Amino acid sequence: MPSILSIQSWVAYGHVGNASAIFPLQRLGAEVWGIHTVQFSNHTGYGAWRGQVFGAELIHDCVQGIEERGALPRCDAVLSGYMGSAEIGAAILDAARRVKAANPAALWCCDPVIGDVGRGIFVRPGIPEFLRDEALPAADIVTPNQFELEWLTGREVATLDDAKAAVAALQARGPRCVLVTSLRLADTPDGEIGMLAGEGGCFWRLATPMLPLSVNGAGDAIAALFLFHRLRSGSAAEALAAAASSVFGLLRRTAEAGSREILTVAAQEEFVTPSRRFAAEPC
Ligand SMILES: Nc1ncnc2c1ncn2[C@@H]1O[C@H](COP(=O)(O)OP(=O)(O)O)[C@@H](O)[C@H]1O
Ligand SMILES: Cc1ncc(COP(=O)(O)O)c(C=O)c1O
Ligand SMILES: [Mg+2]
Repeated sequence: MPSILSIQSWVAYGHVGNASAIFPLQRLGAEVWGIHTVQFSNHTGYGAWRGQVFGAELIHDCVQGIEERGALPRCDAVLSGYMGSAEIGAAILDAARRVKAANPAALWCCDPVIGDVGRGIFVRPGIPEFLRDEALPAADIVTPNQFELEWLTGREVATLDDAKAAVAALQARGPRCVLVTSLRLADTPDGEIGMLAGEGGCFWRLATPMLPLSVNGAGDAIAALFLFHRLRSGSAAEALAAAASSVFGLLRRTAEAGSREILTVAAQEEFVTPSRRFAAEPC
């Protein structure tokens, strides 16, 4: 089972960031070393929240302490997400470099949390630029949504060909493996939501029914699950199918319950045995 260093936000109430990613990974058997970039009362999608963005020094210190335990050679991957400030980016980049120096086979999966269609950019100034200019070239896996893919590449993504070209443009700048979430393309049927994965010159896509809900934290769960299954199987197609199936089950249960927060705990069986399995198709 992998050991994963997960550096992202923490919320006391609800499930985004590490509070969306850590439990599913543990439920699947992974060892997770969680470092929090912020501690907020709740996610920012509510429009109001309390808490603190942590200093980059705290993140740096925690990584150093883990290093001093001699644990970094056993770290299989770094997972990063919501950062809170651009300075924290440098600490995450440093963590990824230290892990890779200790274990050259380790992967950095960077979820470039910038914003969303509709909400626009919801992170502090400097973070999008850091992700584009410094994180991308050093990451192995990136998991943008459609809005983030467009922002990172400066390309409009309206068709499948646009999406593939944008993924290839990202890969040319560093990450070998890309997962695009929440894809709505010209040929996406009404009532469906798509995903696209690219690795090694191949592409796979998958669509699920669109559920009547709008939640936060699904992207953080899917990045964690995609990383876990990519580590386990070595295959982006398998990782796409497994992660999408689990998140669909999680969100279906959430929609049925009419919950504003994803049911990470109540729907935990979906991480192990998804109630409905979707296949990834080459495209
Ligand atoms: N309303 C929905 N219906 C079905 N699936 C959804 C819905 N919202 C999110 N998802 C699933 O969760 C995945 C990640 O959510 P997304 O909103 O893209 O993440 P992010 O919050 O990072 O933008 C999507 O690719 C999709 O598979
Ligand atoms: C604190 C925090 N972390 C992470 C996220 C990212 O959530 P999502 O998975 O929906 O992109 C958000 C989004 O609102 C947030 O407020
Ligand atoms: Mg996201």
